[in-house]
Amino acid sequence: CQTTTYTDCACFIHLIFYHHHSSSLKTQRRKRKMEIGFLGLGIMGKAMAMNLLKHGFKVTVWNRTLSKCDELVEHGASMGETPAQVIKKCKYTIAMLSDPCAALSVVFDDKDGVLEQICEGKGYIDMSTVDAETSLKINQAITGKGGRFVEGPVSGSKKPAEDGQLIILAAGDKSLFDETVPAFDVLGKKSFYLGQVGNGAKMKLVVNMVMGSMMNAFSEGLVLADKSGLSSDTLLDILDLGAMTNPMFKGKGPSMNKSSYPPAFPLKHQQKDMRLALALGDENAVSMPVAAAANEAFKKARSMGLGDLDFSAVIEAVKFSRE
Ligand SMILES: NC(=O)C1=CN([C@@H]2O[C@H](COP(=O)(O)OP(=O)(O)OC[C@H]3O[C@@H](n4cnc5c(N)ncnc54)[C@H](OP(=O)(O)O)[C@@H]3O)[C@@H](O)[C@H]2O)C=CC1
Ligand SMILES: O=CC(=O)O
Repeated sequence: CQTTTYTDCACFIHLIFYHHHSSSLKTQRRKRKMEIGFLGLGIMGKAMAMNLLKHGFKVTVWNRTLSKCDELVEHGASMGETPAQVIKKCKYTIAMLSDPCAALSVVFDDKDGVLEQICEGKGYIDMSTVDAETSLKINQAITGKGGRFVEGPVSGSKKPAEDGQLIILAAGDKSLFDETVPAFDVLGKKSFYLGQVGNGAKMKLVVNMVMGSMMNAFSEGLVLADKSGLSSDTLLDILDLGAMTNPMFKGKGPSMNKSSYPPAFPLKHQQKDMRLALALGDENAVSMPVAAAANEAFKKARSMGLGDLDFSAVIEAVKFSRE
């Protein structure tokens, strides 16, 4: 600005502002036009579909228990009566379902399943946590009918889903991935493209295997401190100041010390992930004794009826085994 006039500067600033404003208007328009189907409105799906709506996407939802669609409809979503209806209406459909069995049945069900309407020009994005084999089966069926497929499991829980701060671990059709980026940008803080179908599923299982093992070590530490006459709240302060500090210990520790486990990530899903990660370990001859022990603790917690609570309730299995 030192060598130019005030008018030059004002013009330049105006141009920058105009360019920025018009390109963000274009992005807004692209989002508004993008009609996204959403199958599965559990803890994660509800938060994710709500975020898409808030950011101007047109969203058509379906859930096995249809009444769970009501809240989304109140916020502007349309509703499909079946997965097939949603696929028929939308060019892109995201699924967020509990496990491999649910992911497969929504696609392959003889009547009203995804396959009934998937065809050339349509994209299916499954963000559920499943194993690579399940994802490959779905990919084969979708592409066999001319559609495109991306798997996109996410790391991050209920709160990151509400805040659009998930980490997306995508793999599969690159052109579909690129087209889905505006939606991924709303759902997450970072999207990884990991190559061929199966890599997203495997990466997610590795991440959750580490998380489940950490949660068990943490639970044992809290119980050990308490039973040794130490304050488990002080233990949290000490852990938080050192090299092991992390959002999971910080976020879950205080409620674990109060034996409170409101479900953000249901324990039954964490046990499913440990089971699938151990199977991946079997396939690759990777010895994982720590993960195997953690899986046993999650199984024990499930047998105690804790499957629908948060996965931090595994501490109850540690307490129980001492008694
Ligand atoms: N919660 C979390 O913190 C995270 C979860 N995940 C993964 O995301 C996925 C969803 O998790 P979350 O939302 O917590 O799970 P929920 O248990 O809250 O929701 C599960 C969803 O799957 C549906 N479902 C279950 N079985 C079937 C079936 N046979 N046919 C059709 N629909 C079915 C449920 O429908 P209905 O309402 O009718 O029961 C519901 O919409 C899981 O794979 C989980 O591992 C990944 C990252 C974080
Ligand atoms: O899959 C669970 C998560 O918190 O990530």
